[in-house]
Amino acid sequence: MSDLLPVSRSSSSPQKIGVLLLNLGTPDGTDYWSVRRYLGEFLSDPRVIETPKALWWPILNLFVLSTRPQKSGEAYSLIWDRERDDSPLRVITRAQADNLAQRLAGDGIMVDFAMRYGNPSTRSVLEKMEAAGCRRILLMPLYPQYSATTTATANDKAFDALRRMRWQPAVRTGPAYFDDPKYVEVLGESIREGIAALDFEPELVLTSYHGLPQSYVDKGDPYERHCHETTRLVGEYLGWPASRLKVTFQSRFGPSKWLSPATDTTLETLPKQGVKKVAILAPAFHADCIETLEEIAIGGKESFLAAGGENFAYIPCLNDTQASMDMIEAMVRRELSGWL
Ligand SMILES: C=CC1=C(C)c2cc3[nH]c(cc4nc(cc5[nH]c(cc1n2)c(C)c5CCC(=O)O)C(CCC(=O)O)=C4C)c(C)c3C=C
Ligand SMILES: [Fe+2]
Ligand SMILES: [Fe+2]
Repeated sequence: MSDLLPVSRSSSSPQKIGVLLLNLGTPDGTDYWSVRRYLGEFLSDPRVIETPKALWWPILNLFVLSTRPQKSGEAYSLIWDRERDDSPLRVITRAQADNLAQRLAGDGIMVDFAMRYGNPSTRSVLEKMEAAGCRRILLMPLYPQYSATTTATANDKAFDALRRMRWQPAVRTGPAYFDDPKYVEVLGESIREGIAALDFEPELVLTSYHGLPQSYVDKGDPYERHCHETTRLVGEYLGWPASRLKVTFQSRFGPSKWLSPATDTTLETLPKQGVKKVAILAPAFHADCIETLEEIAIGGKESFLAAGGENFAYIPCLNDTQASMDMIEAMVRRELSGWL
């Protein structure tokens, strides 16, 4: 217990509420070592890779981390925000936190963001909030669909930091919002507006969710069900027939069976089935990132067109648009009820 943090502020300082937006994480640069550091932390998380450590550690260190950082670094280079020299995921998450901070400033609420892997670390931001006098903290993982590999591990990391505090603040965690009517509405409107701006009419709209090993779902992770429910509700909101929207899963990693159908093989097969005009969005991500900007908007487009597709459009994530921030603000205010 001797390594508990000292209480760093006087007990008479005014009580504050902190709201901490949590996202996955991203490398600090596109070079081999930056990406290796980030992937090393990410892929050592037993919530993400459930293979027993004795088996996984040599595979990770001898094979994955010797080749993947180079390949991923090249992919990050294609989407890197050169103006800010930063990763889009961090730029957008910071913009969401700044925007929310302005909206909540009148209520004396401190808003910040942190990452599960990499920087800014969850621990450093929680310590900053604690030092600023936050006695109540709301953790908001920005994942619409719950998964142990994302939501739960983001909260775990926060509780690891809280474990080190002598005087812990009161803590709440925000729920997944895959079926929140406001999320469904904002997502539905983003599809409507995305399509209205196109010079073609998509025959099919793909909702491409980040994938997960099938075995995680078999053991009880509700993620797949949440994904299907989001797409069903959005279709209902838009008043579309179910056949106009299709659920797919992207970003397969490793040799095990992942959720299907896969986004990449679907995009390669659709033109042969006569579907040549598609729009695609990625509702599992509240902020655009390598998985949407490189894998879908660049790679997915290339493979669809190479397979005989004619028109392809990527509809961006909700990011920090006004509608998205209205929704985040509403969710946060709801979760703060009784504290405000
Ligand atoms: C077993 C591996 C992985 C699981 C399970 C997984 C689940 C999962 N991930 C997200 C969201 C994001 N993943 C991102 C990147 C990313 N994901 C994996 C692997 C698994 N993800 C890897 C190896 C990577 C790194 C990129 C690469 O090398 O290809 C990101 C983007 C980060 C960025 O910097 O832009 C996000 C966001 C969800 C929602 C999810 C399960 C539901
Ligand atoms: Fe991922
Ligand atoms: Fe990917």
